[in-house]
Amino acid sequence: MVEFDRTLEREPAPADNLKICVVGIGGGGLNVLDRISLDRMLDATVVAMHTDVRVLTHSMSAAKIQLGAEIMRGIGSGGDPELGREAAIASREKIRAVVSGHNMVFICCGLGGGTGSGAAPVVARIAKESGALVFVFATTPFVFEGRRRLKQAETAMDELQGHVDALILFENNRMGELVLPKEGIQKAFSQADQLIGHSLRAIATMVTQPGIVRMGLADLMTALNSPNARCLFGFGEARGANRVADALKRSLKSPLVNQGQLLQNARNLLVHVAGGESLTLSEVEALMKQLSKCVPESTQIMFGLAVDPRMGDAISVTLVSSLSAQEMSTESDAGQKELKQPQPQPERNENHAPALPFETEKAAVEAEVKREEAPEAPALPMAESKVEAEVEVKQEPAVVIAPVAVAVAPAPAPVPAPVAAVEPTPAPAPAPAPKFEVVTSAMVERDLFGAELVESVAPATEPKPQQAVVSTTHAQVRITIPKQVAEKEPAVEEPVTPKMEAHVVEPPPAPVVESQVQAAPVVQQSVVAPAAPAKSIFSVIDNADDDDDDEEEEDQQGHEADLEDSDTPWADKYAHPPKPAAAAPTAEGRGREPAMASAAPIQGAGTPAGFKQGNFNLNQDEAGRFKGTTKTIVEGEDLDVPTWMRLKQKRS
Ligand SMILES: Nc1nc2c(ncn2[C@@H]2O[C@H](COP(=O)(O)OP(=O)(O)OP(=O)(O)O)[C@@H](O)[C@H]2O)c(=O)[nH]1
Repeated sequence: MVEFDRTLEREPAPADNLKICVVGIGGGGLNVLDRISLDRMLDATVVAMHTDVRVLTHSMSAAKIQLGAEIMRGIGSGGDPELGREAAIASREKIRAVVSGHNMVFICCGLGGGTGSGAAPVVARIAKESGALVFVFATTPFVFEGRRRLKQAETAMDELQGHVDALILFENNRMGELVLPKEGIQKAFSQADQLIGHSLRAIATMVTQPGIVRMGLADLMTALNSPNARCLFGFGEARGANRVADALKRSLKSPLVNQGQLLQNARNLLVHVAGGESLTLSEVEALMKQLSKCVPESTQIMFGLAVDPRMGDAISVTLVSSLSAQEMSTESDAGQKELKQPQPQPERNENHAPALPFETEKAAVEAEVKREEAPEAPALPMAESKVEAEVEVKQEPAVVIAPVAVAVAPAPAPVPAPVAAVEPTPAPAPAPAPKFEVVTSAMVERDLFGAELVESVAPATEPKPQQAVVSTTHAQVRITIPKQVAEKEPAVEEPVTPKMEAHVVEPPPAPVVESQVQAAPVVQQSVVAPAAPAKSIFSVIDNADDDDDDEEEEDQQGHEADLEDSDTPWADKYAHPPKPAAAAPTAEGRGREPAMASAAPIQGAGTPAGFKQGNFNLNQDEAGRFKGTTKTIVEGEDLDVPTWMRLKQKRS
């Protein structure tokens, strides 16, 4: 019988108490460190190191080391790796104190500058001397940063190779594909930092997390151990019904594996699958079956599996491999060429994308197709394979949309088809719409600036029937309103009423006016009226009263002939003129009231006080200039009867 003491303490497995230290060096390194801290990716000691004290101050890390404080005086290395190296050597004791006691040291830096390129090899050497496994996660410069930086980065890589267990390189150029071209450079850097952070966490998780199928450090070393190795790294995470297919697709779309093409020459491939408690064996089986189609048979696949309840219903897939720099550049070029050529879609799917033959994935793709098609792509007659490709593109906009689209779009679709599909969508109606828009804007302008801008609206909007009315007005306006105004208000302003015109026209009715006025005779009548006042009978009487005797006689003689045949009612009326008082209430009389009112008081007012009118004496000797003439008035004659009437009565 075998006895087993349950209380016996066993020595814990090495991975259970692994201590990890993450060191960020230089500007790029500190940015990655901040990203890791922000995302709370890792349970580790985090230390920031920089020669530039200002950048160091802004780091989120709790532990900070100012490299070469005395020789650099807080100023950065200015892109000189030699200064960065000297600064790190000057601070070597501080560095040693921080990294010692850790089993794994992850160093993050951007190569090409001064501090990262110069200090990282020194820190790596110190960490290695302390007995830790050392992984360096480093970026290589963008091509546009210039040859000098690239050269400095290569030199640093050579120096690092001798002191690290794995050098995991992230090409900034390739990571630019993580974001759309229109997105800012900040976004590009941020995405790159996030990817580095993910890979760092994935590797740490792989070797530290207890798993059903345990991934050992030895496995990791094997996967990463290529001469002058460049890391191939892919990471994908997904939830939901198609989480296996989605997570695998995302890991293969990582720019660091170049859409999976770089895996074609990988000798070792480390695959780590992690999921919550709902992760099933069939899911893992399906995933590995599909993945095996993306790598050659000769590739050694190292598999790790971990179940972590904290992941919920998520599944993550991590791919790690390595190629030599030469293999990487060759494969990369070949891959780029393939992407640039209009590549037949099925071939791409077959080789690299785990989409179609995989049953669960196929279902996922179909579901996605339905989702994507519903609102926006109503009538595009694309082949099924094309639709699938399209879906792949839309699914993850952040990851390499452009290359995939370039590869897919030109290939099988006949050019006229999409055009035909698109043409029907714009309805014929839009054609007049722009005109309305123009009118609308003009009307708005009219609101702001008045009638001047209405002119532009008028031709489009005015209905024809109104034009007749407008034209009459128009004629009047031209005459009376100053020229520039008349030109600016040609046709629209119906509200410019005839009444207004009448007031304006009043002063000088020029000949032109008369011709124009014909168009609106009524209006002009009222306008001209004051110039042709109707003669009142009272005015005639007044005039007759004012005449002296000579004029009276002339009148008498002048009218005699006329009166011969004047038997008209007018004559009767004239013979019996109405009393002035009776005329006052009439319409015409009202118009003359001021004159009447003034006439009445004149008689009394102009008469001197005490004046007494004398009687007319027919017998007087002195008869003025009438002396010696025949008297026409005889005794007893009614003097109220005018002379010409008295004469007429005498003749008859
Ligand atoms: N992905 C990524 N790369 C970065 C970032 N910052 C800088 N880099 C890259 O890293 C290289 C080195 O830049 P820094 O890290 O700022 O330089 P340094 O190591 O601090 O050196 P000095 O500033 O010269 O002292 C650059 O040429 C970039 O290619 C970043 O935030 N993300």
